[in-house]
Amino acid sequence: MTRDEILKAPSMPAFSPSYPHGPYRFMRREYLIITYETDPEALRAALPEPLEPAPGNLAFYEWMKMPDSSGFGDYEESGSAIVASYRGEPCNYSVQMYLDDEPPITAGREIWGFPKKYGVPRLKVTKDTLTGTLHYDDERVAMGTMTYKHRSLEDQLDKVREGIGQLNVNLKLIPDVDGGVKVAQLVGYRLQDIRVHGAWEGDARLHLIPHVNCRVADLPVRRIVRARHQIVDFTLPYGHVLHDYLA
Ligand SMILES: CC(=O)CC(=O)O
Repeated sequence: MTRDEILKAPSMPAFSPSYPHGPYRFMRREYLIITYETDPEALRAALPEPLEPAPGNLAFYEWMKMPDSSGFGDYEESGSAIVASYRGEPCNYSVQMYLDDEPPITAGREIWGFPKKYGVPRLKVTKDTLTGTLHYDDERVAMGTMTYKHRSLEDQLDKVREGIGQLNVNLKLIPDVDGGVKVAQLVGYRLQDIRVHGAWEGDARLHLIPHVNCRVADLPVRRIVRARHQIVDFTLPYGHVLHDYLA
């Protein structure tokens, strides 16, 4: 393998890459997002400086089903995030994500610093209930349920699209070969070319179970604020560094 060939490889193993070059297009990505009030101390402990919590101590727990994702295929994902701000700009900070497909785990961590680990999430419609579950090491650690298409947001799709396009932030941490810290950054990205196929609100319940290696319950549910079901297409572009902890 020549130097040129090595530098053109999109990912490791260079001989059989885990994921291709981007950008990455997601078609008909389906979400269940449950926004809730959590403990202020727990929220502060999970949120890296200089991000600030938004008023109301809001976190959200979400499930995503991705049937058609360029480069990554067909997979599902689940995890929690915090409603925050970066230098006064509203953003969502991703705390932890669990999914069942190696290339988006690896690409997500290596490129944008998504906090991804292997888990088994499922999002499905069972009779009249939109149902999300997450299993980690064979144990169920999360269950979210939402009424199915009770209130359509058909007349507010522009607002839904605007929300999906807002700033998202990850904490990217990559060790060096000597075990030190090579990369410690807040990475920002915004989804592009968003098309909303449908969005709905409804009632929801969220049950999170404590697990030491899958800490979804460490942002406890105090009060459910709202629930959203949506189906969207978008492009995930590369990110940019908002804050470098080593600078
Ligand atoms: C590849 C990615 O990181 C995107 C996702 O899985 O949400």
